[in-house]
Amino acid sequence: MAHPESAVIPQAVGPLADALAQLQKAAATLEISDGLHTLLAAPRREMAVSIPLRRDDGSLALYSGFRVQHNFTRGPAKGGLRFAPSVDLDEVRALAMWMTWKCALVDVPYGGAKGGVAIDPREHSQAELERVTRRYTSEILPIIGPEVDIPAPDVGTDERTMAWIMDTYSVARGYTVTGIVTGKPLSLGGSQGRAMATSRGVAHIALMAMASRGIDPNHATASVQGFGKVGHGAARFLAEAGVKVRAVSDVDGAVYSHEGLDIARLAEHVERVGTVVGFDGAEPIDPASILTLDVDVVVPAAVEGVLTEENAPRVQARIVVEGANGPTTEAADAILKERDVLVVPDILANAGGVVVSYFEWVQANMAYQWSEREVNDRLEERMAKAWHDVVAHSGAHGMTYREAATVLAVERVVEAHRLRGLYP
Ligand SMILES: NC(=O)C1=CN([C@@H]2O[C@H](COP(=O)(O)OP(=O)(O)OC[C@H]3O[C@@H](n4cnc5c(N)ncnc54)[C@H](OP(=O)(O)O)[C@@H]3O)[C@@H](O)[C@H]2O)C=CC1
Ligand SMILES: O=C(O)CCC(=O)C(=O)O
Repeated sequence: MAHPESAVIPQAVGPLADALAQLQKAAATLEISDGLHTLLAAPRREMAVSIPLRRDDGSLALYSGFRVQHNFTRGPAKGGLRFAPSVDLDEVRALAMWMTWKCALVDVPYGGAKGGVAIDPREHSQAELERVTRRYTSEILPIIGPEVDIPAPDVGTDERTMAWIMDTYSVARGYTVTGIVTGKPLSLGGSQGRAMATSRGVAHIALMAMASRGIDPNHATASVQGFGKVGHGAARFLAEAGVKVRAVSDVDGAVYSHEGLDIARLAEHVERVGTVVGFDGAEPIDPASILTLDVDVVVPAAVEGVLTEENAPRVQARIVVEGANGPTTEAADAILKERDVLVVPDILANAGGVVVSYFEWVQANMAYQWSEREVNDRLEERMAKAWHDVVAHSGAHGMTYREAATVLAVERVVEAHRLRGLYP
């Protein structure tokens, strides 16, 4: 097969530019061919759909939805579904590519995918969200399946969304297909431990990172951006390990307590009023300061591109653990490296979710349920293995953890291509 003279890489800004730059570095390190680099920079398949919604008041609205399947070489594509107003095709492409590397790094037999609908779930009733989810599922139905592409929750979606997808897909097939999604409710074949798996993994990795820097959790402090599925659990597990979680934020604001927040009470407050703002066990702070507070560990657990050239020079923490996907821009990454701040990359730090999604899929395939203990033990084992792989590669080759993680992951995907005989 003829290779182009140099890799043909799409022009991009934002998260996709960051993802492509990370791939570019790994491709150079691994000396992969320009043809294969070109292939890995492009999604294998993508679908853009229009989703009409009959609103509760009778009016008609139209939303854009996407499903991007970046790679299938190691197995079915896998990745979450995001409902957020900022969703666009390039964001979903970046998130799909990161899923490919994440699945390879923790060695689950999947490629990468991601989906998104450009909608603000906070502006819609449950009935409207159900109609949007079912219509989106019907549109992408030809390209998903338990052996093709398996969605899961991400920002703005949850186990209820997964139940609607499972039902819509199953009705179309004429029988119940539990393996079509992960992150389902337990009573529909979900796995013990999936709901907290991402945050459990984030906390586990954060504690290993602290140990590697000689930081005792009982004398450590942290701040967490985002108090959703990932941020809330990460704050909770860190607090349970003795860390004072001094600040958390959400879209509406941020709260701070020098002595450490009572995460269980804060969660009750959020359950009641829908935001961390107004919590009586803390004082309000500027949400923009959450990543630059005087703490040992910062956990961005909300959206991409929040650590930038502008705020990276002011980060005071010694460790950044990326609960979110893509929170650190390439420019910020270089500044943090220069300043010797340890950045534990997303594809390692937040991989606990997809690891337990894999366990959920395996359980669905076996029609058998593991105990929560079994799930959590296997999760910790996989996270610890991936952590040690990255630390060892970083040490051996003088790379940052992100560089090491990306190289290891891309190398595994390239190896799969080579063994399948597709590319030299
Ligand atoms: N869920 C999962 O299993 C996994 C998720 N991730 C990643 O983790 C991140 C969070 O996902 P998840 O917790 O599931 O999403 P959720 O929708 O459950 O929570 C997102 C949280 O982030 C907050 N948020 C959104 N935008 C901002 C912002 N600009 N500044 C501060 N806070 C903000 C939201 O606030 P509000 O509540 O006010 O809307 C909410 O608290 C994403 O990057 C996702 O891709 C990664 C691996 C797996
Ligand atoms: O659980 C999964 O399949 C994917 C979760 C996800 O979207 C992610 O890790 O970013």
